[in-house]
Amino acid sequence: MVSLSHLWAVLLSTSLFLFFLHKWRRSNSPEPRRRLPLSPPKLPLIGNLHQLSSAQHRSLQSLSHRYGPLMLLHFGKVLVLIASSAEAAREIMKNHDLIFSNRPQLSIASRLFYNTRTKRVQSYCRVREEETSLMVDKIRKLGASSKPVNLSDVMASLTNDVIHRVVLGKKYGSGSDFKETFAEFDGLDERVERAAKKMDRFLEVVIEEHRVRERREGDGVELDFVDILLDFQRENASRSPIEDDTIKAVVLEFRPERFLRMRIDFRGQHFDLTSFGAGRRGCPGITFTVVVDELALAKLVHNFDFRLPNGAKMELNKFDFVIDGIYKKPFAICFSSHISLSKPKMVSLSHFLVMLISTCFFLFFLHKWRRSHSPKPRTRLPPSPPKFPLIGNLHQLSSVPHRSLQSLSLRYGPLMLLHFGEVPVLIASSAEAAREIMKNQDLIFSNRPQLSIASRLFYNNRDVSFAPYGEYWRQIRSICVLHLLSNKRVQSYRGVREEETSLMVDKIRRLCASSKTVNLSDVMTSLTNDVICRVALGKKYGLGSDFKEAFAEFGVLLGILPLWEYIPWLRWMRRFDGLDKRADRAATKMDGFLETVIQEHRVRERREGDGGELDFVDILLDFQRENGSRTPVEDETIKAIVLDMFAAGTDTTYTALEWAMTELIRNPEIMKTLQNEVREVAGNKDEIDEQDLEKMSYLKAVMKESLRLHPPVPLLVPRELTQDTTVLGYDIASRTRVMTNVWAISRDPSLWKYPEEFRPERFLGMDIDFRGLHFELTPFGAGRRGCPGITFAVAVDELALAKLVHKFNFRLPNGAKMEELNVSESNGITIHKKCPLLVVATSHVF
Ligand code: HEM
Repeated sequence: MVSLSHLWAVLLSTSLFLFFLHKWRRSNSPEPRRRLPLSPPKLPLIGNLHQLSSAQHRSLQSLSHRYGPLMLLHFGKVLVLIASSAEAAREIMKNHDLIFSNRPQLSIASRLFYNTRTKRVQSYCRVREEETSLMVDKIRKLGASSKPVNLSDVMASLTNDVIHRVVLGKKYGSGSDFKETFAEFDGLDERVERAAKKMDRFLEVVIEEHRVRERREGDGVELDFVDILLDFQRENASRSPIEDDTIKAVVLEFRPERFLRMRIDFRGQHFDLTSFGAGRRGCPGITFTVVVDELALAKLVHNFDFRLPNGAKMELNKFDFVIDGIYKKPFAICFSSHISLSKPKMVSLSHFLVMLISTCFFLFFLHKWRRSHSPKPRTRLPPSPPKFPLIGNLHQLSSVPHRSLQSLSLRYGPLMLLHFGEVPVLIASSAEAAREIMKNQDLIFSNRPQLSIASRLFYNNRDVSFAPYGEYWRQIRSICVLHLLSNKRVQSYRGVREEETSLMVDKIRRLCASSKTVNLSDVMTSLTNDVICRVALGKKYGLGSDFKEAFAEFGVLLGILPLWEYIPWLRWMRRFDGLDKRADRAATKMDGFLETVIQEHRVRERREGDGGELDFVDILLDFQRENGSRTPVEDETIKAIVLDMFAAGTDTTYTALEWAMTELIRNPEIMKTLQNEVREVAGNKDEIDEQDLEKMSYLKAVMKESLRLHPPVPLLVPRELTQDTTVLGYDIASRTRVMTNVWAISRDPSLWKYPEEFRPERFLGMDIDFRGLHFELTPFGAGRRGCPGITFAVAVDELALAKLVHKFNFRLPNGAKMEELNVSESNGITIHKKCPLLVVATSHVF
């Protein structure tokens, strides 16, 4: 029975969980194809506001140095895109100008500036000349009395006066209602509201005065902006009515301080200089501004000489200078000093306490947030699909992960960072990324992650495949490459291959004779198993043997990916799921078997040069005896290596053969072409031998094409990065796991024509090979950790394939059509056919 309190607890925690899931989903819900610009780390609530100094453009510039020319910031909850390069500016103000153009009232501005741009601006020529002359007189008067001139003030009142006359019809100088109210506009909320009301009353009066005098276009007098707008209002009353409020808003737009800056070429054509913006929303007042500025500047430099005060050099303070001995206050201050501080208010105790507590809270959360969000500032991570808490991206992997990863890579790019639980996993899905990992930076990508079950099965990772990168791995890998899998050694097993493939043909022939359906998958599994058994152990251990049973359990255990391997806090499950015990039992059984094999080999003691063909155990024991002092090889190492040859060699070699036969049976035309080639090369011979294979170029093309479409290990064996690095411009942290999706690469339409089709012809006359030099085709991996068993595997597969198509014709049982052949894939590290390949074979009559 569940108590009421339990029920409540469950209900409450479920609701909490659902609430947070909902919140998380909402905040992590980018559309799948979205690739957001980089964002500097943000604080809760205020977003990136804390990163803006009072000179915003400067803080944004330094952020852009770190996060690139296009950044996505959050001003509180408002999303703000910051463009800091000419390219980005062109995108916004030219290429995508239309959709970036949202702001109202442009038609009125166009009436004021564009339609009659030069004419209208020209009409204010008198105003400009009068006002600039007044400015010169003012400076001259001050110069004569040797008083310091605040040049910024002088220029501000020039533009102020020009604009007032042009917009409102007369000047409103300092001390006027208009000027004072304007000064309040950059203040804080309540002050702005008060100022807005005051300004509204002022403009109301101005509009009424203009209405009374009613001056119109064509009256022959110089119209100010209010005249023009009222005229526009009257004329367009029925078509597009504009209200008094709109007129007031437009008038307010003309704030004098906008109009005194130096500009070079800025008319919106060159995106490296767009001081006025560009495109549809570019400033319509360029001409207006430029004529005032140019005239003012011309008069200033014409009438005065400039030098710095107290003989200072220009570099010391760019902003201070003297006109006729008069000190000038910095330009920069004039343009940013509109915020006037209100009088300090008395703070009550309760206010003080609230502020203190909220500051403490703020600092506490800031500290927490900083600790959890401490990426290095320059970190540029590869794109990641949205992930769930705890499980990361595990839910996005289907039972055939290479396919789900391929479709994710189509959305997120050739280099993605996923999280399998808490483990970061880099997924490479392009030839370029594969080259970076397995060639250019192979050394630091050569470690293997330590998987606990594999470690129990392979004597604590003393095999080649799972051994961590280091001296031990180097030694045993070189033993494998030089002594077990070298070309010469593989050649020495030719007899084994020829015998075993002939036995396979006999077996199928017997089944043909009794008109039985042939399970080709079984036949091919026992072929590769028997070849590797004879080569590694000296004799076959078939169905029912201790070895076969223990090995089957190995296969199952290696295919299990326990959740606790990826989610550390689930480690407690390890005690209950029984996996460790199961792995230990299988390892002990296998160890007992291998111990017996080694002892048998020790007794017969066959050595290099004895004349007989040596198996892997012979070779390794021989090596142990000869190199005992220099490179000691323990029995456990021998067992781990031999076991590895089975684990890495049997399934993969059989899978490659199975897919090749499957594709040939699905494509009768290609099967026919191959049979013709093989039968022609074989001629009158009853049995094909390995020498014949050299003349079968189509057979080799079939093998390559099959490995392209169906790489037996589609994600290769995972690797682990040993130090921080950068791949294709992205920063990858040390200890990140790495998977290369060779399945996706060898179906990449930018590399392969008709990538989904089985077309062996594509390899005829093409150099591309699978031996790790061409990164568009690497079913065996490449570099230091690349497969050392290529020659061995290809020798078995090519001979078996040639013999099969030489001796038999195949069709599907029960008259099934080729299209009905089930080609679904199994799961696991090695991907073979889910259902066995069943065929009806008939002996070819020569
Ligand atoms: C068609 C057959 C085969 C395929 C597709 C295949 C594929 C692979 C792949 C993809 C890797 C990992 C490469 C990497 O991480 O870059 C690998 C590693 C390995 N393969 Fe194969 N393999 C095949 C046959 C064999 C055979 C027949 C043997 C031995 C008899 C063998 C022994 C190994 C070993 C020992 C490694 C580990 C290398 C290391 O980590 O240093 N493979 N193989």
